[in-house]
Amino acid sequence: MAKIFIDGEHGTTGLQIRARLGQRNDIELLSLPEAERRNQTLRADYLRAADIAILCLPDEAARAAVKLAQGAPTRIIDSSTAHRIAPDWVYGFGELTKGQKNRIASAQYVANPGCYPTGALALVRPLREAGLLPQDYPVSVHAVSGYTGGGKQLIAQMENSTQEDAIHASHFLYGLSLNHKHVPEITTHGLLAHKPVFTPAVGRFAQGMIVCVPLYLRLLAPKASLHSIHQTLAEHYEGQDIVTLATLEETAGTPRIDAEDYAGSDRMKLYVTGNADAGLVNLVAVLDNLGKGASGAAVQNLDLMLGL
Ligand SMILES: NC(=O)C1=CN([C@@H]2O[C@H](COP(=O)(O)OP(=O)(O)OC[C@H]3O[C@@H](n4cnc5c(N)ncnc54)[C@H](OP(=O)(O)O)[C@@H]3O)[C@@H](O)[C@H]2O)C=CC1
Ligand SMILES: CC(=O)N[C@@H](CCC(=O)OP(=O)(O)O)C(=O)O
Repeated sequence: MAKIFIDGEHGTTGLQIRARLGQRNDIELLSLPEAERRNQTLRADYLRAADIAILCLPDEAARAAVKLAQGAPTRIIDSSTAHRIAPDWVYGFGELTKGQKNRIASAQYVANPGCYPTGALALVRPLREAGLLPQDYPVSVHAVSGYTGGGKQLIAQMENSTQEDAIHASHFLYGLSLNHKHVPEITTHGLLAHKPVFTPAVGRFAQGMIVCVPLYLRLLAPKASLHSIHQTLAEHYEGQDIVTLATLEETAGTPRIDAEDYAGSDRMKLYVTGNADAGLVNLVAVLDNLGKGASGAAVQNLDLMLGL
């Protein structure tokens, strides 16, 4: 049986992966008690003994964990931002492009995507590959996330109103200098010539997320229309069960989209919304920041690496 070690098992993402793997009898989980979570000697032993280690750590700690495992045959899934555009790592978004699931299945090092990029890339990459979205299009990405996206620290700030740095807002914008840590992976894996304007926000709900990519039809390829955009995405996701696309008819009958629609799920739903007469489009992805945006994607990648 494959030995799996979750380094950072007691954090937000780690706990969710643990919950997903806890029931399974086809793998052996190597687990450290919470009090030993920062014990480097024990972690190094487990990192080297595991067949696959899943890192649920801050970026610096993830880089250090990879060094601790070096020389051992351990395969690694890193949920942090540290390796998402590193050339020797495979980007762990199975639905990104043709052959990506096979690349993940045979990789030693897999970088799990960020939650916002999962939504943005699901919408942008197929349109880039089809030539509908020009490489130099001025892309913008507007998104709102549940507050668990900020890990233990933000959860405490949102849930404990008495602590000194408590946040009282119901909805707030951040990343105002437009250099959020997810911009490089959206640019690189979105095959974009320029950085997108990425404006993230947090809402007072624990899990869930909406990612929007607005587009002007007049700035797209001449053949672009709501229908051709929808058709391109439909062909890209045909036969997929984790990422699905609403039909244009369903979208036309949808008065609002709730950020919590996919909370508690590992799936993601895409919508092509807009106004053909005005030449305006808004592409929308709905997911759980901790599901397809983090822990669900890590387990999907683990299964691919296990050949399941
Ligand atoms: N939350 C989310 O929605 C998403 C998170 N991610 C990424 O997943 C990773 C984990 O994030 P998240 O679970 O939210 O964060 P948390 O802060 O909730 O958990 C991090 C865990 O790592 C432990 N840790 C921190 N530093 C070290 C270290 N040097 N050695 C060993 N253990 C350490 C922490 O222990 P301690 O309690 O002692 O600090 C904690 O248990 C991050 O890289 C994050 O960016 C990715 C996608 C979405
Ligand atoms: C709401 C919130 O704070 N979200 C996090 C990103 C969550 C995520 O995807 O994390 P990683 O890229 O670190 O893996 C943030 O903006 O920093």
